[in-house]
Amino acid sequence: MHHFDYRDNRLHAEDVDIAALANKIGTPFYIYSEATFRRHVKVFSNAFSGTDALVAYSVKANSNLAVLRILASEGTGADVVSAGELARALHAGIPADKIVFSGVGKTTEEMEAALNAGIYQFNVESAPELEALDKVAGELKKHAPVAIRVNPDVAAGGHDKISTGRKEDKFGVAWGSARALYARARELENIEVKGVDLHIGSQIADLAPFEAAFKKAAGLIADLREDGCRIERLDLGGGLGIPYGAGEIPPHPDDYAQLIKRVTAPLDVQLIFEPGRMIAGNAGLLVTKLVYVKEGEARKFMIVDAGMNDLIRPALYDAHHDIIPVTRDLDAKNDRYDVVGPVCESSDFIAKARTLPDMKPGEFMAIMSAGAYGASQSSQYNSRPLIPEILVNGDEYAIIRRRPTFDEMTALERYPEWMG
Ligand SMILES: Cc1ncc(COP(=O)(O)O)c(C=O)c1O
Ligand SMILES: N[C@@H](CCCC[NH3+])C(=O)O
Repeated sequence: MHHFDYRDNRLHAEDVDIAALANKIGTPFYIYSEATFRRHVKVFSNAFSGTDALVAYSVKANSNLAVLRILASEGTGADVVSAGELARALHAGIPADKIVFSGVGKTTEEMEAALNAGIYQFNVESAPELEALDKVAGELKKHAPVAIRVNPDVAAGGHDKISTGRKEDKFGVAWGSARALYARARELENIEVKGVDLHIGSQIADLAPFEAAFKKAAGLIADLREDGCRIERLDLGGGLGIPYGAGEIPPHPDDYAQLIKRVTAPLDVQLIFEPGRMIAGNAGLLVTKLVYVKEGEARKFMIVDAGMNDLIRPALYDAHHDIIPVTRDLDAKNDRYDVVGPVCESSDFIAKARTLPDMKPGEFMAIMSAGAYGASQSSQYNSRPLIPEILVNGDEYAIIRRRPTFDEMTALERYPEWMG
């Protein structure tokens, strides 16, 4: 049995009836399956069993504390990109010595926080960042463990906006300057060179770009060792795609692992992974309510109560999310609709020209595969409160983030004194 499935024509999350829950707590909300999170971590980790590997879950995919706590209990580390993510990972019980810190714009304050916490690795993305880290570490009388994130100039990823490993992308150190930067790192007193890092993009649907990039990384390690550099870790980032719709069959983690074992076996390095979407994406969905059906002259619209502020992926990346009614009306006819939210932007849509059964206002629909980059990319645009997140475990559920009141939403702002 799946962790999200229909029983008696009603959608369940594990053993919780989603329609009943929606009636009780109101929509929209995200709902996650604890069992699915645990299963995904195991599938990924098991693929690398027998190798020295650290799975550092990419917190940006879903940074809810309860989610991080589940992953901590499965023994994963964390890939963080801000002091906020670092604080959340530590709060949830992820040990500092399993945390890697990525990102092109780490501030000195963030470096300090991470050095004081004693993280496992900084993934350094530029020459000036390396110099800054050396300085901050020196001031704190600490040594910063470093991998340099290299840009292998390989195109990958489900969309132009989520590709990170081409030379036009802002990420990583240009391939041609990597060796020189490692040489510089070795001169710096407060930097300890540990490894090589790369991350080429997200929602990658085939193994070829991984293979191309990982082979280049293996070659670089050989070159660096020739230069006398001790390289003991290889961080391969995240990026493994997931199915968002019928017929999409991204590589299985086992096949990804086979490829990696083949390419990296001769290197004798610890492997680090930063999977995000693969762990969280299909562990959650977004439940929304149909508010109105509107017949335009060119299109029919289903207007729902979740907007682009709640789930920005369609607006930002033209991303596809399957949509299914939470309670099935078996007699319903099919028609094509644009499913749109209430936000005042033309880009506020969840699906365009989607074939869906007729539904009546007040009925619920599930936006599938929304566990990754859903809640974590949401905003309060149009002064819409961040929506609740629910975690299901068997027939129990818990509200792991509640809807703020409007008073709470305004509590952080103040009128300046001169306004009286
Ligand atoms: C540095 C880094 N690591 C890991 C990830 C996680 O990627 P994914 O969710 O595709 O596994 C990202 C996001 O693309 C990233 O930028
Ligand atoms: N946020 C993106 C992926 C980019 C991940 C961050 N590097 C998405 O929803 O697909």
